[in-house]
Amino acid sequence: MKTSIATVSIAGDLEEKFAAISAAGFDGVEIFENDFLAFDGSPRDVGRMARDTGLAITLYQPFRDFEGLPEPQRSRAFDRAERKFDVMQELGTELMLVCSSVSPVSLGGVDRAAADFHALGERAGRRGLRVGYEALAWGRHINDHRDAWEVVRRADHPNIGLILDSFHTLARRIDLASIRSIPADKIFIVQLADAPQIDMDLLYWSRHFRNMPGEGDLPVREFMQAVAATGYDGYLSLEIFNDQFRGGSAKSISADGKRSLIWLMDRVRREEPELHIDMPPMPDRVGVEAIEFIEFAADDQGAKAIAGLLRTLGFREAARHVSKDVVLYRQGGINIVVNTDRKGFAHSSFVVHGTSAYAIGLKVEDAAATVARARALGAEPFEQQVGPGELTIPAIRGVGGGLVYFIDGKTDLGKVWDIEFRPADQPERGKDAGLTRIDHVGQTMSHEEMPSWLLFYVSIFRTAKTPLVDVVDPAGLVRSQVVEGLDKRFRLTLNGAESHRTLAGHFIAETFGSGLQHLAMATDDIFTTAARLRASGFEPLHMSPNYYDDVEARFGLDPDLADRLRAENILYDRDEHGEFFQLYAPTFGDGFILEIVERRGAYAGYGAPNAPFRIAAQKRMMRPKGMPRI
Ligand SMILES: O=C(O)c1ccc(O)c(O)c1
Ligand SMILES: [Mg+2]
Repeated sequence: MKTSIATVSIAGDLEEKFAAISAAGFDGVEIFENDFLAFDGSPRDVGRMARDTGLAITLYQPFRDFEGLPEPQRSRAFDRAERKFDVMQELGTELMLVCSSVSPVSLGGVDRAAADFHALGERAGRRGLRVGYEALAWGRHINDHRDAWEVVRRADHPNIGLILDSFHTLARRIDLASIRSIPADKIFIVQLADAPQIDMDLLYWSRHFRNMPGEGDLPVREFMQAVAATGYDGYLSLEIFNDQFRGGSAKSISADGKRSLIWLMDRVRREEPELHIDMPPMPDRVGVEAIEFIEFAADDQGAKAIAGLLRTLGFREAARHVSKDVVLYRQGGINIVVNTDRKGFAHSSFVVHGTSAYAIGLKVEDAAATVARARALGAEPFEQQVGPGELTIPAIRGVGGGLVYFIDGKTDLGKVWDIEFRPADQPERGKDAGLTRIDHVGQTMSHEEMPSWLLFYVSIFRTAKTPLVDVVDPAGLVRSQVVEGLDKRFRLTLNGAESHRTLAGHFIAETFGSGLQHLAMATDDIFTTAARLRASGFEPLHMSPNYYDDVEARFGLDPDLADRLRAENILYDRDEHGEFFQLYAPTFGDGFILEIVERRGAYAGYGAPNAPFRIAAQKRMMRPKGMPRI
C-alpha cells in the first residue's frame, strides 16, 4: 500500500508539514498550490525538502477552470498550464490534478472537454508529465466521476487519466458500481476523505468538514472496495479540508491519517479476500465483552472520599492487592480499583491530574491480539515493571494519556482478581444496592480531539458509532458521540467540550487534561435501588420540578409513575425500543459523574434529551451558595 496526504490537510508551513507527514510514515505528499505559493523557497528547494524527508511528491494541485473555455480564455489556460508544468518539473512531480471547471464562461460538452484534454495530454507528454481530471461535486458542467471518466475516455491520450476523490463521489451518492469498470491504469490517483453527514452546500461541506476515513459517516470502505476491484494499486492519498485539522497538531493529525488508511485497507481486504492488498497482516477488530474495571489514581484523602461515595452506593471493599496500595471495591459485576501506591504510572498520573480515573480495563476476546492490532494501527503500547507473581496485563495509552488495560478469558488474565488480590479478611457487610454491571463510561476531551479518539476506538475494536449529538450545557455546547460494541456489551460516550465553562470543559481544566469523567452503572430495578440508596444516606442529584411536569406531559406518563420519578429524582426517557431511567449522584471532585441506569426493553440511547437538565442541576449543586454563576 502506497500512502500519501495532501499538504492542505494539516497545519504548519511546508517544512513542518513534510516533517509531520514523514514521521507518520507516509510515502508521498500532494502539494496543494497555496501551500507552495505561501512558502518562501524555490520549487527546487521544496522538491529537495520533500525528498530529504523521504517523501515523493505525488501530485501538484489544483489546476482550475481549464476545460471547455472559449477563446481567448482557452489559450490563456494552456499558457497557464505550461507555467505550472515548469513548476512541477522543478518540484520533481509528474502528475497534475485538474479539477472540473466552475468558470461561468466555460462551455459544456463532453467532446469539447475531451478535445481540450487531448491537447493538454500532448503538451504534458512532451515533458514526460501526466494530467489527472477530477470531478468536483459542484463543477459547472462536470460534477460526477462518471462524466469525468467519459471525458478522459474520449480524450484517449496516455498522459490523461482520471482522479477519483471519495468525497465528491459519496457526497453526491453516485452509484459505486460505476467505478468497478474503469481500467486501473486510467485511474491516476485516488483521493480519500470521509465527512460527517450534514445537509449543507456541497462546496462548503467539502472545504470545511472533511475528515479521515472512519471518522465520518460516508461509506468510504465501500468506495474503496470498488476502487480495489479495478486492480488499482497506486497511491491512496488523503485530502482532508478541515478547519480544526488546519489548526491542530500536524503530528497527531498525520498519525491519525495513517491509522485511518491502515484501518480502511484492513477492512477492504477482509471484505474482498480475493484481492491482493499489500499490507502486513494484523488481527481483526477485537470484540469487547465488558468494561471489567475502572481504576482511580488517588492520594489517601482522595481514596477516602471515593471509598465513602462507593459505600453509600452499596459497594464494599472486596480485596487488596498482594503487594501494592491498591484496593478493589465491588458490587455485582462492577469492579472499581483505587490505587494510592507511591510508585509507578498510577502515581505519576495522580501527580499530574490529581485524583482521577486514569485507567479502564476492558475484557476482550483476546488481549494479546488486541495489543497487536492496536500496535499495527500506531497506538502506543504501555508496559511497566511488575512484581513477582503479578501478571503483565497488556495495555495501551488512551485518552488523556491514561491507560486501557486488556484482560481476556483465554489466559490467566481473566483470573487477575484471584492472582493479584487477596480477599478482604472480614468482608464488609455493605448494603448491596442492586448494581449489576458498568453500563457505559464517558470520556471527556476537547472538541478537537474527538475525531482522533473516535478513530482509535472504531479502528481497534469491533464497534460502531452513532451520529454526533449536541448537548446543551448552560455555558456552551458539548458534542457527544457514542461508540458501541456491535453486541452492545461495550458502550462508551466521547464528549467534546468547546468551552471551559461547560461541565465537561471545567473537568478538563481542573484535572489537567482529557479523561474518564462519567461512570454509568446498571441496575435491574431502579426504584428498589433508589430506596436502598436512600436508606444508606445517599442523596441524589436534585432535579427541577419543571423537568418532571414536562416529562409527564411529553410522554403522557401515568401520574403514579411520574410521582415516583419525582420523589426519587429519577430521570426518564423512552424510544421506540423501550424505556430508560437514570439516577445521578452529586458530582464528585472536579466534576466526576456517577449515574445509575435501568434499561427496559431494548432502549438504545443514553438519555440525551435529559442531558441539558441534569447538567444544569449538576452545576447548581457544584456552585457553593453565594458564589457567582459561571
Ligand atoms: O475544494 C476544491 O476546490 C478542491 C480542489 C481540489 C480537490 O482535489 C478537491 O477535492 C477539492
Ligand atoms: Mg480532491
